[in-house]
Amino acid sequence: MTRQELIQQIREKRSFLCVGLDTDLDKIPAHLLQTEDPVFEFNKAIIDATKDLCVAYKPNVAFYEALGPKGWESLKKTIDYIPAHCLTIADAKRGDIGNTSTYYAKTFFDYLNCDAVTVAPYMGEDSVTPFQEFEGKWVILLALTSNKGALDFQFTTDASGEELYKKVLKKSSKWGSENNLMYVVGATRAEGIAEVRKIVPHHFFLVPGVGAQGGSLEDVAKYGWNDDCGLLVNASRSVIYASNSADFAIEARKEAQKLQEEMAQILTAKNF
Ligand SMILES: O=C(O)c1cc(=O)[nH]c(=O)n1[C@@H]1O[C@H](COP(=O)(O)O)[C@@H](O)[C@H]1O
Repeated sequence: MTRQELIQQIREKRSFLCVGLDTDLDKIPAHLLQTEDPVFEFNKAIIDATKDLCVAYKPNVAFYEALGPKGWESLKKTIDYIPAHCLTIADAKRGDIGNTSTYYAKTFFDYLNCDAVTVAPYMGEDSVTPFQEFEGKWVILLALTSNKGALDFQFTTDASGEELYKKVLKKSSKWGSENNLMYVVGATRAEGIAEVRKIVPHHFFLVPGVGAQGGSLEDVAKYGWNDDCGLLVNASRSVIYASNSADFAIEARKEAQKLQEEMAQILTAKNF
């Protein structure tokens, strides 16, 4: 999916929601465990219930890899099931020496046919650019993460007082363009979002941390907005585990709808 197509979806659906498919066998309704592929059955129901309310899905690969070959099968079926009008993001946080990154890229872009993959920047340029050689695909680079451990490295400063995450942004923004590179910026760091926006005014941000981690959608929009919206806000647990009974898809839809309605108001207020 191109940037223009993504922007068009945001306009039409009045939403910049990404539903996170962090599908956990211990949390899904018991009746699904009797089916042949409970993870896929759960995801299928969630996708059917939310596809008109969101513009992206983000399966977190950890939840699938932990199940071995069966998990990979569930992941592939899930990605194949996501409609073409939604961006598919493999949340894999990969990155390695160049030739290895190429094979990670082949896994997520060729084999799984995802639109985007999350990548860790720690190993530098040659670990990231192999992902960018895939036409029409996206790298989503970790910039300012939502977790407590973000303080360990991302905010450390050099002699000039500049934080590490700012250096990562300045350097990495030259490796790609706003047409094939996005950044992960946590919703739990509202003021940080404004700092990131100053450095990369045009890129899209993938913003996790709304919902279960307590980030505010209003603040994300206040600090992260750009002329093209520039935001994909992810919610995983608060949407997909809204209920663990037979009504789970209905309740997931209600949670997704609350977020979508709040997003629609923001889009209208911004004349988008
Ligand atoms: O890359 C990510 O998506 C990510 C980065 C980050 O800084 N924080 C973060 O929570 N995530 C992911 O976003 C999702 C958040 O899930 P919920 O907290 O349940 O909405 C999980 O899949 C996390 O792995």
